[in-house]
Amino acid sequence: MKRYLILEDGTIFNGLAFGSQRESSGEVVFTTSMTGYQEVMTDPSYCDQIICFTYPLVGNYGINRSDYESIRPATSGIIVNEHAEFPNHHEGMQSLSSWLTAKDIPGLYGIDTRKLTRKIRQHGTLKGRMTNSIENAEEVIKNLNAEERITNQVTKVSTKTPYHLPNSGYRVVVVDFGVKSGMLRELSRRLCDVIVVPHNTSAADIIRLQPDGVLLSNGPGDPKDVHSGITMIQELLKNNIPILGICLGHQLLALATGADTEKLKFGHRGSNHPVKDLETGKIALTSQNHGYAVTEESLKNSELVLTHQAVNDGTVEGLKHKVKPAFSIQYHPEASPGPQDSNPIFDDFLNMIKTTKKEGLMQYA
Ligand SMILES: NC(=O)CC[C@H](N)C(=O)O
Repeated sequence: MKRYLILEDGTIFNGLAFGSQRESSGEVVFTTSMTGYQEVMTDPSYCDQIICFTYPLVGNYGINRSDYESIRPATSGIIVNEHAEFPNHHEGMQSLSSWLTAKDIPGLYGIDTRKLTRKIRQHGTLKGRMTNSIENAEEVIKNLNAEERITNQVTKVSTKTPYHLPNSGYRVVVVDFGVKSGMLRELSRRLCDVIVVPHNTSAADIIRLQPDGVLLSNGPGDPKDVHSGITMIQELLKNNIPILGICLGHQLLALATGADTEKLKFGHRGSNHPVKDLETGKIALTSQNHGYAVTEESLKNSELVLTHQAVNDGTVEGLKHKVKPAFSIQYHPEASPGPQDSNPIFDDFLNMIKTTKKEGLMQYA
């Protein structure tokens, strides 16, 4: 069956359908990850986005049990050059195509994904619609141009109720703006007593849980939409609760302390983004998925110090609070998918908790 990608600028890509037959719209973004398609597709930060994989063959090890970052994929659609119909891996349980059908996610294959990627790099991310016919293309283009920006995706992917992953170590409250399970795995691996709470939980309710630290998770959309998160963080900072912000969590920490964010032209998505640690001068290869970034210029209005910077485009990748126990990074230390170079960030967080507890600075402690 034929399938098309119609972009807001009028471009039409002709390809073939796989996965769900449904039509769908979203912001078209590309990822350069060569492996880890299951983690990418189930990362809630891709909510309402159509993901184009630049790697030419996707799906060759199938879909397995262990690579889920969330159980319900939030992506609007998948674009690949070629997908493997007959995957082969000892953990593989089904093909990409049958999984997309089961999860009702439309797929498009057989288009020149390099051409699409070059277009996005030149023009910036574009809105698009995956359709089964081009009869109404003009109307689709008109609608894409008329559509309002998609907002408040965090509310779609965050948990509705709190849940507990009991353990014997530090109590870490994870604010779920669209959390990847990799972050929970890294905390549990370090014996943390994890409580995951909805995105709009108040600081008072979080403090009532007597956390040793708070992790602000990743999540979809524009950080400026997440108003309740920003005020909650300001209260946590007042109470000297140790905070680690990851990706959206990093952007929210910045907004909460007076810095600003902006939308990048086409974002950073992939497993090979070099980041420089400005304290040690070391460069790590990192896993990334973001379309917004904290503006360096705005840091002078905040009490944050720049700690990490992207090697490719110099954008802000890490921040530290001057006086409060809080730091954040724009990339993904849990990887999933991607290199493990930054995994010790979780140990840095636990060390910060240890020091803060020793100093007895937390208000409620
Ligand atoms: N992975 C994330 O947390 C992404 C953060 C934010 N939605 C962005 O696109 O920049």
